[in-house]
Amino acid sequence: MAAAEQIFPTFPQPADEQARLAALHRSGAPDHASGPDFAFLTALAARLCGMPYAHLTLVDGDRAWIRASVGLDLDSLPRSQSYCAWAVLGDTLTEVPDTTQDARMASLALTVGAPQVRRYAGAPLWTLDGHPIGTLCVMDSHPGTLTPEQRDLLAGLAHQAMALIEARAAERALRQSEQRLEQLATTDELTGLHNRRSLLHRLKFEVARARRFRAPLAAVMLDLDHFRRINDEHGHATGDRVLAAVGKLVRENVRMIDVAGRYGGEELCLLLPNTPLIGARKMAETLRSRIEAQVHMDGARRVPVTASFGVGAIDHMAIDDADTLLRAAEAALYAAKANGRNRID
Ligand SMILES: Nc1nc2c(ncn2[C@@H]2O[C@H](COP(=O)(O)OP(=O)(O)OP(=O)(O)O)[C@@H](O)[C@H]2O)c(=O)[nH]1
Repeated sequence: MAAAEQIFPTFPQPADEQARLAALHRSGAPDHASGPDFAFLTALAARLCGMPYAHLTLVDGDRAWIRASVGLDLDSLPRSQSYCAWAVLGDTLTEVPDTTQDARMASLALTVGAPQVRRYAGAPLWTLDGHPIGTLCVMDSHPGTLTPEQRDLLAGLAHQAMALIEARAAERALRQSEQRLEQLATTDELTGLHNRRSLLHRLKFEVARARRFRAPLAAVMLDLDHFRRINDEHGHATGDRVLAAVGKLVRENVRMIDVAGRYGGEELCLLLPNTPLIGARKMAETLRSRIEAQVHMDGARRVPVTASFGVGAIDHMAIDDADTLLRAAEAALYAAKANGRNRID
């Protein structure tokens, strides 16, 4: 084990440690505070302070993550071995002119062993809500002090690093909420499948793709049998639970590139790209038997559920379109209903 990895039993903790850690993780900095922009700010800190070593450090629960470094290539240190663990305690920049003369730092591994750090200065990275999540720090193997101008520049660079962290966090939050909105706009809440609008949108796209690449495309229409009776006998809430469970089953049984959506009330539709009619029938048969085997309960009573299927496919050599495909699958579904239900036509 390297000297820097020896675990010391304690490290200093600020009074607001839990809130500080929450702020660190809220900022997302451990995931995104790295790359050329942070490397540049860290290199600038070393250059302006005239020091050979610089780190951008995030002080986490028991480790200090080094996200950008100059001269001293480390990924992380135990928090107990990090000078920055002390720097996040201070309100302002922490400067130690000679680490061997400082009780907090004299016995740390980087002081005792290579590169024998003697001088340390760390400017806290303050979140907007006032928590120091790490530092931009510089180090040297010789004792000494920064000029007032260098102290200002180091604090200014730490401020810039933090502004960059906040900007990236805001960008990520925006992306996440855009994804969430997109999901809400395209997903049917009850079944978790594409809603009708999204399904029809994808249908146009898949038909265009099938025609462009002369690939087969199949559609499977699925309608739960005697669903009105299920609602009437067991109540609408049970009907909803059945629909949700069937939706989940469908989601779990389609391939990544397949598109499964809620076409109408208890009618679902699957678009199967690159799948000829025979493959779509096999897929429908798998779903049919799994839906029949799925167990639904209304209290102590079992609710038997089956579904009928209609399968259609477009012939990519002909000029079939989306309507033709849906009409073929719907006609086959009516046939399955007329022919006794719980079957595929
Ligand atoms: N619980 C619940 N029921 C729904 C929902 N959407 C549609 N339904 C019900 O589904 C039933 C559909 O009835 P029908 O079109 O007569 O068809 P069916 O009873 O399934 O009969 P077949 O399709 O001929 O086997 C109606 O009672 C609708 O109210 C829903 O979101 N939740």
